Amino acid sequence: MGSTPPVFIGAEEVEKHLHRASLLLPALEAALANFSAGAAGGVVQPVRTVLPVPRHGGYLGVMPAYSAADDALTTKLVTFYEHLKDSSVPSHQATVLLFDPSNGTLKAVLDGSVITAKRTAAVSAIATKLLMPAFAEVLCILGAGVQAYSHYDIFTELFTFKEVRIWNRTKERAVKFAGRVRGPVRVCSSAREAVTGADVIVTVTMATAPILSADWVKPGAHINAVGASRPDWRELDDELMKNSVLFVDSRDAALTESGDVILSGAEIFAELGEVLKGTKPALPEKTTVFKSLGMAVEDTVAAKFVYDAWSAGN
Ligand SMILES: NC(=O)C1=CN([C@@H]2O[C@H](COP(=O)(O)OP(=O)(O)OC[C@H]3O[C@@H](n4cnc5c(N)ncnc54)[C@H](OP(=O)(O)O)[C@@H]3O)[C@@H](O)[C@H]2O)C=CC1
Ligand SMILES: O=C([O-])C1=[NH+]CCC1
Repeated sequence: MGSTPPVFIGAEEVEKHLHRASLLLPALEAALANFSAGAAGGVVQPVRTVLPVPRHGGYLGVMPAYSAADDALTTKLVTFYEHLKDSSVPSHQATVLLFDPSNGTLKAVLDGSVITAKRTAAVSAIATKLLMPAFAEVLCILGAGVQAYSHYDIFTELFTFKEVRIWNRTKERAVKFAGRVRGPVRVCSSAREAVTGADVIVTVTMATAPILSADWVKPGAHINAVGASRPDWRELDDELMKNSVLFVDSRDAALTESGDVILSGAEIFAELGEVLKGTKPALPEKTTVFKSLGMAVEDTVAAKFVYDAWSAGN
């Protein structure tokens, strides 16, 4: 009688089964390509609903997706808050619900924060592999929060940079970052100092106005623009957006949610999935921007990966 109740897979268990974000690379590459293949790719994913909570400066994102290739059905619920007074509360919190796609039964409730940190960094790594210049020696990270750590981990695992630099609005957190990660990191006093001469740049801030200016960027550099996920928020200035070749995860999402894309009027060259499919070129010799907003199907394949690994061990 009755169905089996859903399992709960908390952050520690997710971390245990997803100790390296790079474990997700094959599934994410396939999901991005399937998404960009339209109906034939079998990814069903609307642009997420983002519900503002104006009284508290917060947002609730609802992110459902089904992937036919994985036969996986999930929805992520993610909250993100600006200016939280209690610094012990993370700015982003997430939960992923995983369903049995054959009958709609809820099978698992997974912590979504570790998944969000790792799948986002893995997607930036996929973009970087395709779009960075042939000789990339200097990595620059702007921001020192959760995403800065997950990006550092996978970028230093997959690529060989001679130098890693960080800049953060609050310098102490950049110093803390440099002390906590495995390898040497140069803490910079300004974004300009960090960016000058860098081959690969990652912007992972909650900025709402540009923190990265075209003037500072080395021609041919690749930028992963990960923050600024609201239509009136910015990380990159107009000149950089307009004078770079612009790649996005989802055209529809970029034109709905990205202040950097909407307000600059920059033209989108391709979705990352189109490059993975080979229907659009990567152009690594140009200055490139990958505008990442985060897609539900990334959470779907990540949650399935964790659930399958968890099931195999239980
Ligand atoms: N594209 C995607 O798939 C995803 C994107 N994101 C986005 O990535 C960004 C980083 O997320 P996360 O690391 O979890 O956030 P955290 O809260 O952990 O870190 C936020 C960082 O942004 C900095 N910051 C905040 N306000 C400003 C500002 N006005 N100017 C410059 N820096 C600022 C903070 O600096 P300080 O130490 O001074 O406070 C801190 O370094 C966010 O914009 C988030 O929405 C997150 C998940 C997925
Ligand atoms: O994809 C995601 O989870 C998010 N993108 C921006 C805020 C959270």
